[in-house]
Amino acid sequence: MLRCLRVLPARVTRNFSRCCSNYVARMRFINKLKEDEGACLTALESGNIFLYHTLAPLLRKTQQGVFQLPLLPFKDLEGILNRLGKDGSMVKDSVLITCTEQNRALFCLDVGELDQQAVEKECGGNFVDLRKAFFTLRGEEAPLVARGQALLRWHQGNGFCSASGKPTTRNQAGSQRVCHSNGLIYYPKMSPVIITLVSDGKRCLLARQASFPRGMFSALAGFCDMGETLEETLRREVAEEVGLEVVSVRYSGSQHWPFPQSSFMVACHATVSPGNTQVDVDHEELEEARWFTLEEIRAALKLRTPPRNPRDQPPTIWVPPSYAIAHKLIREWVDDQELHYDGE
Ligand SMILES: NC(=O)C1=CN([C@@H]2O[C@H](COP(=O)(O)OP(=O)(O)OC[C@H]3O[C@@H](n4cnc5c(N)ncnc54)[C@H](OP(=O)(O)O)[C@@H]3O)[C@@H](O)[C@H]2O)C=CC1
Ligand SMILES: [Mg+2]
Repeated sequence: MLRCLRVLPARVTRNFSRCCSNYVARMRFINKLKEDEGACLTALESGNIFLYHTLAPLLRKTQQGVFQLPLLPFKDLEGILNRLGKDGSMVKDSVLITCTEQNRALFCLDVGELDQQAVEKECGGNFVDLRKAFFTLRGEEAPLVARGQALLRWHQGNGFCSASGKPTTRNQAGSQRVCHSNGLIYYPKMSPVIITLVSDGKRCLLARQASFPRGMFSALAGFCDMGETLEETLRREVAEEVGLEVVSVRYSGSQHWPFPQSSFMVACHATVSPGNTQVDVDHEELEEARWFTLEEIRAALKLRTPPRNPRDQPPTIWVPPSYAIAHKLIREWVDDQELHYDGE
């Protein structure tokens, strides 16, 4: 029976009071750029742009061997495009990403119609697949490239109205597309996904899909069905994938996840009662799912990801890297266990 299925707003107010006035001004500025075509164009002309080629972001390696996202001022990019035989005004197709704390707007542009190597040479960098770039960049840049790719992908896939079949046109910021034949407005879309770390009080449940890298286990995840609450999705996915019934839920956090396409991951901790822990894996969805002890999880968290021993038998167990919200759930579970049970 479902004893207490509830979502607690844990840790959500943290850090929000810091720099509030600056934050408010910045958010209002970004909102203005989405609504005011002229203001957005002015912000673009004094802003910075980062590039993609067929959705792969351009990265540059510093002398210290660190990968960075090169930011190109409007005029520099216009010049580069002109030198490559393209009309420099193509820069105006850039899509707004965000603003820096100094209210400098950040945009992105896909130059997939240009010769990749020629752009790389002009810009002093390389276009790198997002899966690699995402795990290579420093913390604050990884979500930016993911957001940029998601927006550019959305524009590339929404050039036509699904009702009229006519072309749609974008606003200057790229925050929406409109079909002028029927007035329909399209906004960038994410698919909501629940991800949950199930615990029986002493152990946590991790699973792997056959497509995961060897040895990697993660928390259970699943897409929300139309009309479901997050709690209903969580309960259904756990029942479907591992045959268990969840009795409590606690919210942890959320994350935009760019793979394979934009998902909005909502992360929760869940518990099953200690008498209801027999796992019954749906092998259509998962290759394996099993309970892990605190010691096993501590050992997995100590490993670099992915570990270097590719052919060890049985495979070394490891968990998703720190950028993945699954990692945060697993760390929080370890912290809770250490706080409540360790040394018993
Ligand atoms: N950030 C993180 O820490 C983690 C992120 N994830 C992400 O969570 C997401 C969901 O996990 P997963 O276990 O695969 O989900 P599910 O368990 O829901 O299974 C995926 C299947 O659901 C169907 N499906 C239903 N709705 C959608 C939709 N909107 N988009 C795509 N497929 C849909 C598809 O089946 P069919 O093809 O038969 O239609 C798909 O193969 C993935 O994007 C994954 O990358 C997962 C683990 C960790
Ligand atoms: Mg799943």
